[in-house]
Amino acid sequence: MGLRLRVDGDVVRGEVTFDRRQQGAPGIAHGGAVTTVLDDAVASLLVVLETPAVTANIHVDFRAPTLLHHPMTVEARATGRDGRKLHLTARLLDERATVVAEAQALFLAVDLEHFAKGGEALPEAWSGWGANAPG
Ligand SMILES: CCCCCCCCCCCCCC(=O)SCCNC(=O)CCNC(=O)[C@H](O)C(C)(C)COP(=O)(O)OP(=O)(O)OC[C@H]1O[C@@H](n2cnc3c(N)ncnc32)[C@H](O)[C@@H]1OP(=O)(O)O
Repeated sequence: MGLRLRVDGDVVRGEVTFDRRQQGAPGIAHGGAVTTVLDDAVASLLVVLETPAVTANIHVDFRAPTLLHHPMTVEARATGRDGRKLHLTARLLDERATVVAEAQALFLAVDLEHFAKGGEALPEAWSGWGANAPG
């Protein structure tokens, strides 16, 4: 789907165009693919927040069909923090700036050790990111 995300101040913005690989109903992106984009966008806020965290839950409202082959934009921002709980939100908009889907996500800050459970080496760049972890 060629999702490209960038940090713009305290907001994450990006572009994505869904194609047949993400099709649900004919000509329309599958809701799971839309959710993946929204989850990825809010997860990218962790760079802004400098906090290792994982998705605890994500609620998505599908407002309009997300059409294949139409360039969409996504934007994500943090709305609040309560201890380990990070409240994050993202919107997917079509070329007319109509919101086609929006998400509210709860991320929970974790120690970097959480990611070691995957059994893979962690990126070197993450080593300095532990300062805001809960432990
Ligand atoms: C600096 C940056 C570093 C960069 C790192 C980049 C990482 C990139 C990674 C990219 C990732 C990309 C994104 C991905 O794909 S992340 C992949 C998908 N997500 C996961 O795999 C997470 C799996 N779940 C867990 O590991 C645990 O359940 C977690 C860690 C989430 C919580 O287990 P933990 O044992 O730690 O916490 P707790 O149970 O003591 O609960 C604590 C508090 O939280 C509240 N609560 C818990 N769950 C929920 C819920 N579902 N809804 C509402 N509330 C919930 C709970 O009531 C309690 O509240 P309170 O009673 O205190 O009020």
